[in-house]
Amino acid sequence: MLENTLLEVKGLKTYFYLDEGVLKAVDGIDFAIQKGRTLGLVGESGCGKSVTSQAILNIVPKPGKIEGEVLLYKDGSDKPLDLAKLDPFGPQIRSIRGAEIAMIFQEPMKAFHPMYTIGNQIMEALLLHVTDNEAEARDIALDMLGRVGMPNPKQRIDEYPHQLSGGMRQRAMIAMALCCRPSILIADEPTTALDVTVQAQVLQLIKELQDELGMAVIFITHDLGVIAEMADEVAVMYLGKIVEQCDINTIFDEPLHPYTKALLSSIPEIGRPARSKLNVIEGTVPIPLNIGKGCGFYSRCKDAKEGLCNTEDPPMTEVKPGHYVRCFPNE
Ligand SMILES: Nc1ncnc2c1ncn2[C@@H]1O[C@H](COP(=O)(O)OP(=O)(O)OP(=O)(O)O)[C@@H](O)[C@H]1O
Repeated sequence: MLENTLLEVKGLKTYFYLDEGVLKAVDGIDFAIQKGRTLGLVGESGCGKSVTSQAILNIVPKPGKIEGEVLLYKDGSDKPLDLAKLDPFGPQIRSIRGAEIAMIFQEPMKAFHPMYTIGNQIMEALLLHVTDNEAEARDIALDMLGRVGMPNPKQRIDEYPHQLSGGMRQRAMIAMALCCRPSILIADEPTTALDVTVQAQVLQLIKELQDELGMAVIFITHDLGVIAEMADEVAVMYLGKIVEQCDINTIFDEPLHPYTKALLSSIPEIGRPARSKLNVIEGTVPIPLNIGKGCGFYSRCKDAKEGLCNTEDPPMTEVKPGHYVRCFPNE
């Protein structure tokens, strides 16, 4: 295991046991993340990115079941706590959610209760995890709102979520997530709903706060442009599995999995002639319900080999140190 590892996910699965059969949303993934580093988790809608973050926080809704390990190394300890084994409603995991591991997502309205001011809600997190002094909690909340670039924080702190613009709500959610100084931040498409300028500001802000707090970040997105900006390492997900994993430069310079290559060729290029067609990957991610053997990407893969890729599960291979690919080698 690498030094400064904060979180290690081993053989993590999340299956939903539905009347129609078993839906394998996350199907045996492994990764680790170190202090101050950013792992980009990338893939199209339906690949299992959000369920992965739910599984890490042990908040998978019924009828989902988590298997595997989510090992949290608290305060540099070498004795990890397996979050997947904790009672999802017990005090231990509740003391970790929002404190040790915080989350921000695409729609800040989900994070805030419409009936309470944003200040009250940020202070509630602080009073739960950091201090029992209300005045101090308010001071920390105000300070954090200022740090995330909230205009006029002294006024905004007493406003309700609907009184803020989308960008301000996003900043307020980041302030709430970061006020307890988490060691790990899970950012699930946090900028998708924002316009480009605000998006750039929010990304910059996450980076600055990461440098300041030494947080590890798991950045979930379908946008490889954002990944290029934010991530140190990348894990590409398809149908509940990681299909390629490596450092940020390798994914752009030497992508090997046909799915990664297809994702990369779907990025719009600056300077592309106005009428030229963007390469989109044909088809959509199937629903991983009652799936049998074979590669999940088979039906959409340009290089698929019938009789192999649709009948055998491709193994995950370390093709070069630190570069893993789940595909059959080309003879
Ligand atoms: N509560 C649930 N019950 C049943 N199936 C679910 C549930 N949540 C997610 N799924 C299924 O699990 C699979 C993975 O979904 P997930 O939301 O993790 O994908 P995603 O990559 O995050 O996509 P998006 O970017 O659209 O959120 C999908 O097939 C989805 O339909």
